[in-house]
Amino acid sequence: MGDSLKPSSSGSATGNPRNKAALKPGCSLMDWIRLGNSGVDLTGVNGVRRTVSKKELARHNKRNDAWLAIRGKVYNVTRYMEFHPGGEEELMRGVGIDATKLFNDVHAWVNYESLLQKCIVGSLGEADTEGAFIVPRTKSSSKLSAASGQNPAKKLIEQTRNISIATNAVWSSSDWFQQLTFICLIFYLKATVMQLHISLTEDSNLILKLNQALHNVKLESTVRWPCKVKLNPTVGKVELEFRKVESALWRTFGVLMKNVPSEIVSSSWKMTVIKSDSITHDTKILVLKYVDCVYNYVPVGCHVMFEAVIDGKVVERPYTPVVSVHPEYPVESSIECLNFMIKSYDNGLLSKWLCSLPTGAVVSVSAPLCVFNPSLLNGRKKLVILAAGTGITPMFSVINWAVHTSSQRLSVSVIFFNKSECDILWGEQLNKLMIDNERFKVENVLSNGSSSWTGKRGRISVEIVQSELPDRQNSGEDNPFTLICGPVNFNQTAESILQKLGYQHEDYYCFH
Ligand code: HEM
Repeated sequence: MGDSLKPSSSGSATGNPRNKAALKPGCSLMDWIRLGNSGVDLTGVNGVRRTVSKKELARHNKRNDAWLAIRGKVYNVTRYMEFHPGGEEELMRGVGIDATKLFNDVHAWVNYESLLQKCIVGSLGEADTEGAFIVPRTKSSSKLSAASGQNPAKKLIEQTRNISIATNAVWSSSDWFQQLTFICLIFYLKATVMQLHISLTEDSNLILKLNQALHNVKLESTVRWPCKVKLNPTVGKVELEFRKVESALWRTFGVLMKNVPSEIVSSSWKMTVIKSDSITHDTKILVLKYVDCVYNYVPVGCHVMFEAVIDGKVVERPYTPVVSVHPEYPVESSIECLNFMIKSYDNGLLSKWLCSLPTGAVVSVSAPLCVFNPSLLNGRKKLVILAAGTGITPMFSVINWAVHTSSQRLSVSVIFFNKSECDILWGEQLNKLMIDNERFKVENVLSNGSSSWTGKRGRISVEIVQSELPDRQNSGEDNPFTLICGPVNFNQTAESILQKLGYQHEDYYCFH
């Protein structure tokens, strides 16, 4: 997503149109972010954090005085009411109470911490919150394990020991094992991985955030950064492998600290530009690397916010990190880096600034924000993507997931709208994917193609969309799902075409 796009707030977490709320103009996600940055006190307590008892929380249960608690933190959601995509009535269900379970039942993947970062009143003071801190188990097993990667010739000793299992922990089980040169921590979560943050401090403190639950492991000894991250989000398995600074067997993995304060994880990080390459006349690929030892998993279709002070103004914009969709066109894949496709718009303060950054420059990037969930595609056989210009950027991770990772064997058809040949982003890569993968297809449509352009011409229309998306009632076995992303007018036209063709809200999702 680039700064030509003005996000508003349609789109549904579950695809269930009954749950969708029509938000008033001026109440989009971007409007909310703007309000948060305007300096207005959203906490209602002048930003002075305090401990809130359950009794006090219960008193703030009105629409014009609404507090709720999630995972031990109390938020003032009074101002968020009209911005909540699920509507005021729904949000009111969680007001005045510890809403952790309710929130998780509805949309555990929503990054409430980023959205409500300016609304924190304090922490919930009573011990009976539903947080997920860890109680180390007294019983532990130690056994020889046949994990991969060991060299029997070296007779390396390996130990496996259960770290801990707490009743409310975010993981259902966890293991660790080691060889002389590395240590591996494995977590089996109870749910799809939607959030994974890792940071390593100089004094060997490993901060882990797994689906909103925070853990702090004081490692037995020093390790190198970066670690290796193996992630199977749908199965809920997270594997972290750290190289030891000194070859030695550790007595234990370290100590698991309890009651980790959530302030320990920042909501934005500094990243350095390590590469800035032009890919078209006005678009660059920017490779950014975290300054500190930090890793943030960005789930499919999720974005981050860039923040910068330009000409004395604070500017924020969402950008979706891009991934390569064909192995012949690799992008930087180190866990320390994120790749962004930035188009420089004439009137785009931030995009122009980002495109002008030299290597070594530092930018501020937020934690990933997720409003799209690939589970919307469950049960579908075909994915149709309608993208215009930089609207293709959030689609790369979706295409990569749908074609290479998902077990659903979806067929994917992209209709990609641009002005002229030179505007087609990663056109060669998409074409190569089409040649190599029979389940993937891309059609480029140009509004102002050169005289030698032999492909389709025009703008988004019923006829063009119909070439991939028949009337809903004739779609038969295909059961297609559509993703839309482009400038505001494009999105509106695409949605109205889909509705004309008989598609319902649960049949499409619009990235704004
Ligand atoms: C605790 C009480 C809450 C309830 C009962 C609730 C309920 C809902 C419902 C029913 C939806 C619509 C789902 C759909 O379209 O399928 C929704 C969407 C949403 N809610 Fe909440 N919500 C709650 C709290 C929150 C909070 C605290 C936040 C964050 C600050 C939040 C952020 C969102 C977002 C971003 C969406 C849109 C998700 C998407 O499009 O995928 N909600 N909520």
